[in-house]
Amino acid sequence: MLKVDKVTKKFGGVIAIKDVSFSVKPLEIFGLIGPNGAGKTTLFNIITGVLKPTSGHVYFKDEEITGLSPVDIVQRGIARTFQNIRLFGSMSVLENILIGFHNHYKYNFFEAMFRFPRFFKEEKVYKEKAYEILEFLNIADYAHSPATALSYGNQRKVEIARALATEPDLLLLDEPAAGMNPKETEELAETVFRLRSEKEKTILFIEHDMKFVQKIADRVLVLDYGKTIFEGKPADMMKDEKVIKAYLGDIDVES
Ligand SMILES: Nc1ncnc2c1ncn2[C@@H]1O[C@H](COP(=O)(O)OP(=O)(O)OP(=O)(O)O)[C@@H](O)[C@H]1O
Repeated sequence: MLKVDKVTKKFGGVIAIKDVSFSVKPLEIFGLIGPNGAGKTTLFNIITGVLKPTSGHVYFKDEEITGLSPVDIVQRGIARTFQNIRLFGSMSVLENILIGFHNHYKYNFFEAMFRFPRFFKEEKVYKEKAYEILEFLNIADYAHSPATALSYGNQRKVEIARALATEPDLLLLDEPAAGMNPKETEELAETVFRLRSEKEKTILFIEHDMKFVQKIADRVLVLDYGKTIFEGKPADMMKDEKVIKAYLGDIDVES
């Protein structure tokens, strides 16, 4: 599904990513792990077209996507959420989701402006689809509430909903459990499993919560100073000496 091949990213003299390669299989739940500054967000930005790699290649569904624009990459089927929630606070939950459909809208500006019949027809379809996503995530009751009035856990769900509205095959989640209480984290894990089993999504995620990582990831890649230090099953990662030395030794793995 996704192949990152020998990717390097330099910012001036700083090497943020060094010769990193890995592949994510269809329907896999794959974790990107590592200490702050290891290069995880840089890698997400390269995959989603926000940054161009200094060298190396990215392939999605066997086609090269290296250096394509973020819009092109969304249209090919990759969507993401952000480490810091980026909702439009004054808009309702439903409106936030409708923005996600923007890429798929068939009507043009003049049709929308004069509200030609096609506009109304399509808007109805997208509203129905948005409700379906909100119901899937158990937040349909909040459709008309301002996004920022929701609890932290539910705002994260709205972010996921907006990403789902672009109808991706691969979903990138940047620290989805950050700031969540144990109950919200538990529910998030169930949501991720349902995204795979019911919506056939492949998931690549960044996370520091090791309990969550061990629960949901099929495989993980651990980065340290931009280099891969481990790739494999989460249970093996927890016992790996390099990972313990670079990362796990400093964090509370039970948290
Ligand atoms: N736009 C930039 N310009 C210069 N240096 C950058 C830029 N973006 C990232 N870096 C550097 O690249 C390295 C990797 O940063 P990155 O944000 O990818 O790490 P991370 O693993 O996502 O960390 P965190 O867990 O804190 O989000 C760091 O040394 C960072 O300072």
